[in-house]
Amino acid sequence: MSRIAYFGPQGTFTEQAARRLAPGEELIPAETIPAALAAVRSGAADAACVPIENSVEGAVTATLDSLSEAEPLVAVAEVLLPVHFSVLTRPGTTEIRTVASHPHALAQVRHWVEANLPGARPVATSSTAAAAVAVDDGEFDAAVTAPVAVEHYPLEVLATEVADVRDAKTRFLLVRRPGELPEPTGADRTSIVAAATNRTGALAELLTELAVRGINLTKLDARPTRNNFGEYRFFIDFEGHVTEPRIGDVLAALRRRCRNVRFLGSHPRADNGTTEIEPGAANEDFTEAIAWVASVRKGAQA
Ligand SMILES: O=C(O)C(=O)C[C@]1(C(=O)O)C=C[C@@H](O)C=C1
Repeated sequence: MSRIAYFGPQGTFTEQAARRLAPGEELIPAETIPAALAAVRSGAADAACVPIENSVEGAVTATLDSLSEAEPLVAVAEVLLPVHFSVLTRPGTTEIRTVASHPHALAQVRHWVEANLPGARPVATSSTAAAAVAVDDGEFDAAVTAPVAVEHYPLEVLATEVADVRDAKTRFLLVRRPGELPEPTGADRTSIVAAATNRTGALAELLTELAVRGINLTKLDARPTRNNFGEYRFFIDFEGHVTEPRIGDVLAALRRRCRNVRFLGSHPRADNGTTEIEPGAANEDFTEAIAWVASVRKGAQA
């Protein structure tokens, strides 16, 4: 049985994602996202499940930063979960002065809290389930949690299906130490983090390398390198799998152009998206073109 670290404690959205991505495996809660990834790096866990992107609040920056630091890790699978919240209180609570949750969750229920719990002060906790623990301990009055949290903590449900934006989703990754890659499926996503040189047009050039090969970008985030003010790392996701000639070609180009490129994985997409191939950008086009150059070099073609 594999050991899967996840961003916990019990009852987070990430625990649900881990159950979907690694059914039947042993799940080990970690208090923070960096701690879940550190458990994989140290060998204490075989893989980790972490959130990467929410449709309302965008990138989960703790995950991006942890993936770009220390020993490399690669994503081997992903899952998209619908996100709506329950609001939990201690039995007998009559007045709600504080509402606790993960900052991403608080941002997704701001209007609901203003309308239904006027005057309640939002308080950030490390995760949605950590908010449930804190409410149980008497630290805060209400917790905004994943619907499953009520099964783990002795709290009462004040409201369910709470969400300012309907149909919100969060994407989660299963991350391992580098090793065997998942097989290409024809509907894959490749992720990298690139440190571009600090000069005019550097980011535009990186994106052009993708565009001229007809490769569709699916996400772009910038995070500061933290060393020099104004210096950024770019987290770039695009359609395709590293084993495909067209993807190998763009990775080689990015490697040439950037100060540093870290491969963050190629795995099947969970959004049922199909991969768009522009004319002249199919794998066969790349293979044929490379073969043509080889024949020119041998003098077989004028
Ligand atoms: O705190 C949790 O339950 C998490 O799994 C984290 C997280 C996030 O990072 O966005 C996951 C989904 C929701 O959007 C709110 C919080």
